[in-house]
Formats: sequence, structure tokens, C-alpha cells
Amino acid sequence: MSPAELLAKVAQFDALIVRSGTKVTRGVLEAGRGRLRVVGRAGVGIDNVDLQAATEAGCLVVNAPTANTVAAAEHGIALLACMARNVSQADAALKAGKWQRAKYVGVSLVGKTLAIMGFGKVGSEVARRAKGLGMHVIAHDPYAPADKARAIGAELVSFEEAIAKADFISLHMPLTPATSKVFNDESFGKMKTGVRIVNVARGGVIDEDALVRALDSGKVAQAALDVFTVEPPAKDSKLVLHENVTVTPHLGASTVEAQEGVAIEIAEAVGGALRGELAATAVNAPMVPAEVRTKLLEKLRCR
Ligand SMILES: NC(=O)C1=CN([C@@H]2O[C@H](COP(=O)(O)OP(=O)(O)OC[C@H]3O[C@@H](n4cnc5c(N)ncnc54)[C@H](O)[C@@H]3O)[C@@H](O)[C@H]2O)C=CC1
Ligand SMILES: O=C(O)C(=O)COP(=O)(O)O
Repeated sequence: MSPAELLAKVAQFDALIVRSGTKVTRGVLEAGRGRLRVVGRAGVGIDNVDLQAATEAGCLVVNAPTANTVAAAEHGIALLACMARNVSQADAALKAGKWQRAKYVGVSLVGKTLAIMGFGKVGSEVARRAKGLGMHVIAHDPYAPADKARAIGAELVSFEEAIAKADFISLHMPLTPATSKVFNDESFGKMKTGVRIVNVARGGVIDEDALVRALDSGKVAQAALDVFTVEPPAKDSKLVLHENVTVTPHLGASTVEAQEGVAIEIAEAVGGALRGELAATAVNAPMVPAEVRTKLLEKLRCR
């Protein structure tokens, strides 16, 4: 549905299920007032849902936090390997009739230091796989327990230490006000010259203009990006068109297996929320005052 169609139709439904392409704005939530009770995000990141407006409109927001974890981690590893070996550039050149073996000499992953920024579900699965590739894995996450990292053979370090020591950096934190544009001119300046960056988290954690500058100067040798601040990015985006950048159109969760799992997970979560059973697991539950939550649950049970 286009945003206009969604606005026109949302009031006919008790629940709305979306992926990242649909923005559940204050306008959508207000248009749904009176009937809409649950917003289901068929995936992890809920940065496309206005949680405050949902809470004010009496809507629970639920997500599908686990079913696409491995798909996203596998895509991160795929981008890491493709980037290091110039797979997309060499593929495009060969299809254009150019056999350029010298131009596309790559770099090895084995023995290199990989910094995982955000050691949650996806980040820790990337770490496990990177250990299998012989990489030295460090991670930064202000909330992750050190023993969880140790069990995988990764060391938890500060933000500064992670970005300063890494040959490769893989981003796995959610987009929040605290993580918006944390990769910027200042942080790129503290990285090793020739660092390589993978982003399957959210485009907004990177200041994309600063990344173009860092790529142009050679500070960042390469980047592999699945996500962008604005999706789809502009056709003439300097970042997307940069010769040292590998891109995919937000495919991290797009496997047959992950989408089947996500569909089941979100159907269960939305069904549970509509029956008033899973309200405590709603993403915005902590924002709903206890007395409002009780009334909301009563309403949900009545429907
Ligand atoms: N490209 C794609 O298709 C996909 C993208 N994602 C993105 O990946 C993100 C992570 O997904 P999961 O691992 O499942 O979520 P998660 O919630 O399990 O992990 C996120 C981790 O980030 C950490 N974190 C929070 N603030 C941080 C900060 N300032 N610095 C470092 N770490 C911080 C949290 O403590 C948590 O451990 C999602 O929020 C979503 O944006 C997830 C799935 C697919
Ligand atoms: O689960 C996530 O956070 C994702 O980014 C996946 O997004 P999608 O459902 O593929 O639009």
C-alpha cells in the first residue's frame, strides 16, 4: 500500500502488520484511532514505528525478534567476504567484457580483527561465524554481558578501542537517538586507515556524507551496505555509486526460511496481543502506564 492508501484504510483494521518499508507514523496511528489495537513489525527493528504515538493511541507494538537473526548474520558474512574479494565489482567488470585480475586483488579475512558493534542476536551470530573464518573478534555493546562474549571467543571492549583496533567493522546496533550517526567524521578519524565497514543494521547509524568523505580520502578502504538512511536511496547517491562500495537493497532478512519464520512469529505475537495474552512482551509495554495497560487489556479481551 502507498502511504495515502494506508492512511485511508487503516481504520478498518484491529491490527496492522508491516515490514521496514512501511512507516507507521503518528498520522497512521491517529487515522487508526478507535479500532487499531496492535501494530506488528514482521522483523526486528522498530525504528519505522512511532512508539510514542502508538502508546498515546492505545496501540501495542509487537515485533518478531528472533526468526530473521541467522539470515541477517549470514548476509553480514556474505557482504564481508564479497567486499574483501571485490566480488560485485569484478562480476560487473567481467559481464562488461573486462578480465581484470590485477585490479581486483583482495584482502584476507583470516587473522584480521573484526569489531562487532552491537553484540545482540545478530552481532553474536556474526561473531560465531567470523571465528570460524579465523578472525580475531572484538565487540562493543554497553549492555551485553562479558561472559556471553567470552563464550563465543570475543572480547568486549569500549567503543573507542573497538573502532581503533579493527581491520573490519560490522554494525549490529538498533537505530535509536543514541546510535544515530555514531559513525561520523570524528569516529572515522579514529579508525585505522584502510578499515572496511559492513552495515546490515540501519543506514541511520552512519553519517553517510561523512562515509563518502572517508571513502574518498582512503581512510575507509571499502564499505558493504545493506541499509540506507533513506530507502531506496537516491539514484545518484554518491555512496551507492562509489566504486569501493558494495550494496544490496535491504536483503538481510530476505530468505525463504527467515520470512516463513517471521510470518509465524509475528502472527503469534499479534494474535497473542489481540487476545491480551502477550501484552507484557510488547515493545512499547514499558511506556504504557500500568492503569492504562489494564484498561487496554480489558478492551482487547472484549473484542
Ligand atoms: N538488514 C536487515 O534486514 C536486518 C537488520 N536488522 C537490524 O539489526 C539490528 C540488531 O538486530 P538484533 O541483533 O536482532 O537485535 P538485538 O536487540 O538482539 O541486538 C542489538 C544489540 O545492540 C546493542 N546496543 C544498543 N545500543 C548500542 C550502542 N549504543 N552501541 C552498541 N551496541 C548497542 C544492544 O545492547 C543489543 O545487544 C536491528 O535493530 C535491526 O535494525 C535486523 C535484522 C535484519
Ligand atoms: O528485521 C529487521 O530489522 C529488518 O531490517 C528486516 O527488514 P524487512 O522486514 O526485510 O523489511
